[in-house]
Amino acid sequence: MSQKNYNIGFIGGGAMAEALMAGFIKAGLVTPEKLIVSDVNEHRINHLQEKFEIQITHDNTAVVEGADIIVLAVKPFVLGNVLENVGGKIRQEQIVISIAAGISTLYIEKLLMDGVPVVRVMPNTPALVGEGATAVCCGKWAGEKHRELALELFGAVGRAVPVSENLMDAVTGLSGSGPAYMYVIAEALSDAGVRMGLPRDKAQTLAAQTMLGAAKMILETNRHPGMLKDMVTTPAGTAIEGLLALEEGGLRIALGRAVERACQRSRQLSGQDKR
Ligand SMILES: NC(=O)C1=CN([C@@H]2O[C@H](COP(=O)(O)OP(=O)(O)OC[C@H]3O[C@@H](n4cnc5c(N)ncnc54)[C@H](OP(=O)(O)O)[C@@H]3O)[C@@H](O)[C@H]2O)C=CC1
Ligand SMILES: O=C(O)[C@@H]1CCC=N1
Repeated sequence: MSQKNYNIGFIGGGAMAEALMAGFIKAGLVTPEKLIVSDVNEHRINHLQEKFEIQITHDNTAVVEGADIIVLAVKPFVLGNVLENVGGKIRQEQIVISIAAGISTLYIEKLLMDGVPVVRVMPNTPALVGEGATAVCCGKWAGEKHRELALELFGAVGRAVPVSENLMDAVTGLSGSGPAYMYVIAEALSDAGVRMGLPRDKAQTLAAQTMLGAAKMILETNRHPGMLKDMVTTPAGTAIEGLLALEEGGLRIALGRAVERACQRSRQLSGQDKR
């Protein structure tokens, strides 16, 4: 069944919810009148209403009652409270999609009635421009059709892959948090261009387009990044000099640590009781 027929409700209208709403509307998955968002923050819901002309409310119950797909998009530490209040009202024919970092499907299921399907996903903010990266896993009441629905939904705003739940913290460290690392790299590259004399706007365009182009090369040629790197490095040329400097600076170690630390933080966020 196409997800175009569904009413989609968000509990929590923050940065990630906004990116997803924008992406879903842009992809034609949902029309604004079929979207509803609840948030405790007056400023946020007014902003979302003005931007998308969607339904807004302060009342999480209104989302739970009106939506076929309920996206849990609050911070991990408030999710328990939210579900203690409204979880019991969610019905088996609905589907719960949680985007909360670190929170297991088991923890969510304990706050819902038996039989309510729960899908846990880890998206990222480039969903806003249709280039999100999302991993999807299912709880015990969610079947293949729920997994397919989530893959279709998030696949429409980028690429979506199924993973087993024990890998979700790793996904959170890599692609969930990854846009932040990429922005730092883009900023550093732009700064480096400015240092070598380029105007800021041109340096930023060249840096971002280089990242986009390199990413597309990996995805569209399906070749190993090392092989693509070799295509850039002329013997005794410029790129091999730049690569030496990156190794001196420990870029690979820094990225390895970044993913490791974010993954560990995702595990911590849940706490033992939420796993
Ligand atoms: N940002 C990202 O790149 C990604 C985030 N995520 C996950 O998405 C979730 C949301 O993150 P993000 O959008 O960054 O966070 P935000 O803080 O931007 O958004 C959360 C929103 O929920 C509101 N809120 C707080 N309590 C309630 C409540 N009881 N009922 C309804 N709304 C409430 C908050 O209001 P107030 O600020 O006033 O408290 C805020 O507007 C998190 O669980 C995070 O782990 C997943 C992938 C990527
Ligand atoms: O920083 C965070 O906790 C969220 C989850 C993944 C990306 N941002």
